[in-house]
Amino acid sequence: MTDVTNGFKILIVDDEEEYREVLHMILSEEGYITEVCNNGEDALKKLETSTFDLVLTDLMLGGMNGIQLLKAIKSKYKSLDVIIITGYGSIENAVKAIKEGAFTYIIKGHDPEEFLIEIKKIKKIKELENENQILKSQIKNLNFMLETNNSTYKNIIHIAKKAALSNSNILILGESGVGKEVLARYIHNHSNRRKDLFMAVNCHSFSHSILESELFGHEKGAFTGATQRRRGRFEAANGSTLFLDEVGDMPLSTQVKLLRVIETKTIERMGSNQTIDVDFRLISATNQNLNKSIPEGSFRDDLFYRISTITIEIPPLRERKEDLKLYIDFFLKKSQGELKKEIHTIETDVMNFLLSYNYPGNVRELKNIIERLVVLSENGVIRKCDLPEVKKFFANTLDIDPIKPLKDIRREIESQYIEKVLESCGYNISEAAKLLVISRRQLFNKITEYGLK
Ligand SMILES: Nc1ncnc2c1ncn2[C@@H]1O[C@H](COP(=O)(O)OP(=O)(O)OP(=O)(O)O)[C@@H](O)[C@H]1O
Repeated sequence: MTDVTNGFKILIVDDEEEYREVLHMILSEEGYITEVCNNGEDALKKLETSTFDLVLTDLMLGGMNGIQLLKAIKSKYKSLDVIIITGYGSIENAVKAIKEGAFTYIIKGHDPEEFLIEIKKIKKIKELENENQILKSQIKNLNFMLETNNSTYKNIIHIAKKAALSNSNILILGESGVGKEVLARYIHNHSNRRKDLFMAVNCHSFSHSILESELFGHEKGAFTGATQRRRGRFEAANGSTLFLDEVGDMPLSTQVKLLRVIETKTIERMGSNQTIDVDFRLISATNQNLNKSIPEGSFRDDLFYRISTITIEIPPLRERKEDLKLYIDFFLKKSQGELKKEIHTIETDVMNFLLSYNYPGNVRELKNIIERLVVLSENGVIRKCDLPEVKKFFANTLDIDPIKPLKDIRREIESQYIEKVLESCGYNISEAAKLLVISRRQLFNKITEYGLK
């Protein structure tokens, strides 16, 4: 027995016991893990509880036939390969099966070596797909920065990782730009559904009727302009993760329909009453205050309970300033790579600003500011003159009324400024002293003088 199969798992479906057992023997001999079923219905039940890499099915089965089984498999498990087994008499049907998505067909009684080669091909393709997937997710992960020094955010990542392994519906709350979609993608990338595409829908971007057709799909002629049948996002997210962004903006009538989909795990396309099974993991996000929307009647409480088995609230960036440095470094590196520009100097005022600003637009604003600074940089220098926010920021700091003696203003501003810089470094005195370009002792004296904690 060879051991090159790496646990490759095959489901054999055939109502002819003798042939089923022969296949089972040959494949086990090669080191494949096999399970057997004698009809399509049992095969589908098995697929619900176990994962397989390949299904080998006879075309002629009692009950549902091989093509019906193939269609059922392809509608639910897009990436699961199927090989059809056929006798000489039904090669035509086997060719049809390939049009329906079968990988290939094998003819009963032929040299087993032939189908072992086909299985090896599938195995190789799967391995390449896996490698590709890993590479892709690594590239995607380069786009995220989820390191943190903030205890709340650390806990969020911990919960997200645990939640990723379940199928629970997750609701992510937080101001615009805090990284709700980034976290949703992170959860998807850590889930068993990571091999399939993350499907995102922004409920705010579509008008009421378009949103429903986006989500549910429609049949040809369902409404004026529906010139073709179209699959919706619920169907497209089958086997994967559906991310409903801005769910708080969903119209009430669509909320009722979403609730039904979550409860029944089925949908009907617009203009059809045929029920279609859907299997997706739901992650929703909103920057609305649902605690207000529910009593006001603009968000259904039953839907809220359904979508929020696990709720994660991401704090605004101004409440996790200890992470600013990590974000700044990350976006600087990213922008330099994307824009093919190298930065070696950042003017002190710019850095002081970046570490003290409150970022009402959260991570999105920080990212945009840095990207702009890198675009405008000259000779590798990020300059204060390219940062309009700096002027406003320092002007606000100086906006003091009534007029006071210069020495008092100096003390006041110095004390406020030092406090801001300290806050931005999580009260790390060495780091703050470095940013302020004074010694640790000098900073320590100032802290004592101004009574800063
Ligand atoms: N941790 C992060 N690492 C890298 N980029 C991030 C991170 N968090 C946010 N961003 C960037 O900030 C921007 C906003 O992020 P995202 O869309 O996830 O926020 P959001 O909370 O979903 O915003 P909105 O409520 O407006 O949809 C994106 O460009 C994203 O790439």
